[in-house]
Amino acid sequence: MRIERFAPPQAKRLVVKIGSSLLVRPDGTPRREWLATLLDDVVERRAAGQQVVIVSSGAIALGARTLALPGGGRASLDDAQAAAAVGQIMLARLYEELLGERGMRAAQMLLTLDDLEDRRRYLNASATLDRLLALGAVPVLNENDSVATAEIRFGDNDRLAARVAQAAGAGGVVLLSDVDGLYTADPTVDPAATLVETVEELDERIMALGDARSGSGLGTGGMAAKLQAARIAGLAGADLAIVSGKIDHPLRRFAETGRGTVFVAPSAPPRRKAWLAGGLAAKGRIHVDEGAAAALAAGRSLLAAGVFQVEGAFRRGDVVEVVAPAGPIARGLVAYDSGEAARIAGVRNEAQGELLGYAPRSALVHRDHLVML
Ligand SMILES: Nc1ncnc2c1ncn2[C@@H]1O[C@H](COP(=O)(O)OP(=O)(O)O)[C@@H](O)[C@H]1O
Ligand SMILES: N[C@@H](CCC(=O)OP(=O)(O)O)C(=O)O
Repeated sequence: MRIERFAPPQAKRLVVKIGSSLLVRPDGTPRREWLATLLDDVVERRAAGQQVVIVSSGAIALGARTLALPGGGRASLDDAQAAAAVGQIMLARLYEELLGERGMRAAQMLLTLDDLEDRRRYLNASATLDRLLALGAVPVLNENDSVATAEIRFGDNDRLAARVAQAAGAGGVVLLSDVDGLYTADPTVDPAATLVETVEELDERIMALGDARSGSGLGTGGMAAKLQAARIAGLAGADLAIVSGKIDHPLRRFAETGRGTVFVAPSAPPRRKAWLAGGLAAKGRIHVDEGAAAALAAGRSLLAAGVFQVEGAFRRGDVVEVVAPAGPIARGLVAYDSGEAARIAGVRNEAQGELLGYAPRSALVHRDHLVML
């Protein structure tokens, strides 16, 4: 059954994402009473043995009103960062109060894209989530908008939620939205559009449904970000649902009615490979020839001999993208710094020692640290 995917034992952990437009009214005030009904649902789920991680938007929208900034605080990056700094404190207080009234501890974690892209920081965030959940706290996460710079930010919390699901090893993600699922066209534009109930395969046809328009005004993501989130969650073996948050008790209602779009995840790969595949920013690109591409497709490691160009500045252990003549094919953790990688590009293993000044490693990217896209 599709709804059971979002309950224990299938999903012992659930990530619930709350969009800006649900939490904040157009006039910039918080929808406190509605949030209280959602947190009642979280209490119910906890009692049923499910650990819940909340990813909450709303900081920019809340802060913009307090600072009287135009355009919901999104007129410039400076404005958004200032608005987020003010709004995040308000958001934290709201969660602390409402969870506290229900006998639960709110635990705030603010993450930037880099915190989840860098392997060491990712493992750190992952361990903190584990510990908080074991202690019975409810992690409330948001992007650290005040410090995230333009090029390296998620910008939308849909993809952040999917990445967090990987970090937390969650079995499911529920995106609470102003729309009750994915439609065959943007329902605000096309009244004939119909709800897509289940997506077994995220193909081009489905991804194209997110192209229409970007979002409700208060938020940033739109449907395109939700579809990308479904892809990232799927890579980690987490099912994802887009569900209406415009009603009270949205999680309870979803469990009762099943209304929404469910994206069924393919079977789960190991967590490290899921982290690699779901990454957004690689530190470098390694261009390989057809022979190397075929070897990778057959499950082998990437040897320097098949590399003809190394792009970008990276350190040993960073994530790099492997690019074949026809386009990107894999991502992996590289065994050399970019300077050394460039030096041994195109060179067979036997001849590398002389160029490096030490015995070469077995591969440029070992197959254990490599995932095909
Ligand atoms: N194919 C589609 N199906 C459903 N909604 C779509 C589609 N294409 C675009 N949209 C738009 O995406 C919006 C949801 O995105 P957004 O407002 O960012 O959500 P959130 O509530 O998470 O902030 C919907 O209100 C709708 O106008
Ligand atoms: N991190 C931002 C939210 C980003 C955002 O708007 O996301 P979304 O509501 O998913 O479109 C904030 O707290 O305002």
